[in-house]
Amino acid sequence: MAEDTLMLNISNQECPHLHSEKKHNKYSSGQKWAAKKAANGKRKASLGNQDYGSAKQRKLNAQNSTTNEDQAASKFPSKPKPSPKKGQEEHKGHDRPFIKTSSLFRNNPEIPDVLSPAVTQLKEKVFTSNSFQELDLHPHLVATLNKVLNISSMTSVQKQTIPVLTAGKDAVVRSQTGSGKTLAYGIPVIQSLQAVQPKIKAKIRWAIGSCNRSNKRVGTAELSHLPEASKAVHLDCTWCPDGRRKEESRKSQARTSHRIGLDTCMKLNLILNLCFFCFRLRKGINVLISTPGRLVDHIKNTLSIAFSAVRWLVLDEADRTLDLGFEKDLTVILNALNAGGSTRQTVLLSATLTEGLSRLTSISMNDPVYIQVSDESMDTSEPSLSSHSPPSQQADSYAVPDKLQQYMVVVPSKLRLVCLAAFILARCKYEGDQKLIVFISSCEAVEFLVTLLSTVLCGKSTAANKQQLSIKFLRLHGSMEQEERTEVFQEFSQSKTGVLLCTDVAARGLDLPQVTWIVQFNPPSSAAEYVHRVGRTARIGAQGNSLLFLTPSETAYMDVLANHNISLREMKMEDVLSTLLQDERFRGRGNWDKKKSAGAREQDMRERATVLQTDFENYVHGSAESVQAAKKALQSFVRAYTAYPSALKHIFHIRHLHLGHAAKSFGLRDAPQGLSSAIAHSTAKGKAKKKAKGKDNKRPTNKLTAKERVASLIRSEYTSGIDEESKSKKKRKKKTANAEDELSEG
Ligand SMILES: Nc1ncnc2c1ncn2[C@@H]1O[C@H](COP(=O)(O)OP(=O)(O)OP(=O)(O)O)[C@@H](O)[C@H]1O
Repeated sequence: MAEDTLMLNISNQECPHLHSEKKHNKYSSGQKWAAKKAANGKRKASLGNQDYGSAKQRKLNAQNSTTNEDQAASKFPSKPKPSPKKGQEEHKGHDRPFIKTSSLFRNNPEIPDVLSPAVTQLKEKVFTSNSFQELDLHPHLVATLNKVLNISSMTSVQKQTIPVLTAGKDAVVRSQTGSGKTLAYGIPVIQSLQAVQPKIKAKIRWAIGSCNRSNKRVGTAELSHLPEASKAVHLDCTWCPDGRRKEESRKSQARTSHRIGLDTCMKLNLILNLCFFCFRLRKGINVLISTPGRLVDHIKNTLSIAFSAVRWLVLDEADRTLDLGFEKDLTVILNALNAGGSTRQTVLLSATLTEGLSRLTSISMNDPVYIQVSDESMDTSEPSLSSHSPPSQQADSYAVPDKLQQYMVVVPSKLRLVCLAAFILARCKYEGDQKLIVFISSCEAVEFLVTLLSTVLCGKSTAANKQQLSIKFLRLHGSMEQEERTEVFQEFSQSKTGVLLCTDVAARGLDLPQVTWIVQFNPPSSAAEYVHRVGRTARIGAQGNSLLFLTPSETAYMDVLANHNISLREMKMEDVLSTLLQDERFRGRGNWDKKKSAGAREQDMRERATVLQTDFENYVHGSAESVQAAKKALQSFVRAYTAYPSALKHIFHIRHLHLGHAAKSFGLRDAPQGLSSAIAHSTAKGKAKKKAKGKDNKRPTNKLTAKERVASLIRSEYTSGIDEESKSKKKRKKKTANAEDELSEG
């Protein structure tokens, strides 16, 4: 079987000393993993026959399930193991159907002790005691903020940024997620539009998003008296599947009415998160919102766009723009603006700006003021002063919201699915009124998991209680049509509870109210992305929680976060799974007396986890379509795993993945055979490429580096999709699709 040939994982018998390392104060999960890997190399051969993969083994497991679970219990040294006799006493009956999947807790890599390094987390004070009246703003603007938006006190970033921008200066602004950066530039932009002479007559309605602080949705507020001015056009809402429609969409933006909708592709929050209006590009607009790619397309193809009157250029999520390789597009935009000859103000913003942006600031800005809402502002009544030089201290430290509780859980691959399900049940069934966002690495996996989780968790009832559980599962990813994405965004915004499974398309800029938990089922590709993902909760001073899933081989990721002063507390996997003890729908064969001993409790929990996993597997293997969907999801997960940047390859390497176990986390009983050979092939190819690269330092131009691969994966979530595909790209895509089809059939 696939997992026999690709037994690259570690066994729990290895490195027994790891548990004893608890005494060491210094965090060393990465070193532990390296030690395990070395030991693993020696033991690979002996591991080949062990796991659940073969049919014969599964049959044996089924026949000897109690014995196997006893053996498994001994592999959790931290938990007391019931003596066989006692266990038999407590195991009162066999009134439930026989459980086929009995290997869930066997042959998993040992969970290392993870000691989070002591770091001083950077904090920012969200609110100041100052009101907007204290600034030199138009009285209408202040009145609207107070009465319509119910906003009176300024946030720290607003207090520091608004005076700088209204004084006509450029600014680079870094402040934590959900701290009100949008109004920090939105208010000065509107103030300057109000001053435009002759006055713009068009009556504009602004639809305003939520205001978390007052816990009140403002809805579609009429602020027509506010900016007697601003027309806004938002480009890049559309993801068109073919070139013809792309062409039409571009034309329609230039010539015909254009509906402005809420965007899920890039940050557009408050100030322009807002509008649904019809405008004609050619008739003139006041505010244009666009992704770089789409704007470049218009610059090249829509001759009527004139940049001479542009007064403001705002680059929100500026660091992302560069990460995704939009630098070339930005150069085109800046050249177009400079050719227009206008004097303009430029603002760069993000929660994770780093010094790497200095090139962008030097080409696009004029003596900018650097604003960083730092820790110091927490101790003094005055926020730290803005300066004209980039902040060098704390440059690598990212601030996260003060009221955000960050957790991580270490879960072996095989148990990931049941663990996620148990966590969702705990929040949505037993706690209630919880709103979760779950980040997943690929569109296919999102699609698959939404169906799987909603069917299995909500579709089952007990004989005693026929009522089915109702949890609202929603999905959001870059392969969805924009209209559908907007609907999902609005539905999730308005609902009090539910689970949104999404890709990184929802990682930045989205201001979704009352989200209580952020779950990162797949770790993000950088600490900055971690910060943006968790930033979808605990916004504007609210409480929030986050949970990061790591496998035992990935625990060195904690070091990566610690390098940016981010520290997480551990949540024990057993505590997550223990929710299942409350859910009678997943009761196992035994009638365990939970009150008697911890061992009986654990045995009961394991049986229930096994029943739940069996339900997942039965659903998946119930039809050819669902097997196919599971395989596609697994493939896309593996593909995303290969796209981690090289700096993280020591943590996320395909070699560390046990494909049989990974398959189990998609409800598959075995890894598709073609998958392992394809990966072995690509690893061998990678090695050969590296060798060749060593000889001849030139990289083949049509091949992507890991960094480029991750950028292109994420960019596909963000871009307009308007760019014409090159022939070679199309050919490559076709080739990949064919290879994947072969794999799915394997
Ligand atoms: N002064 C204020 N008082 C109360 N609420 C505010 C204030 N300013 C902004 N808000 C609200 O705070 C929320 C977050 O604001 P915003 O989206 O601008 O944050 P952000 O800093 O841009 O976050 P991110 O970096 O995640 O995009 C919004 O719902 C907005 O309505």
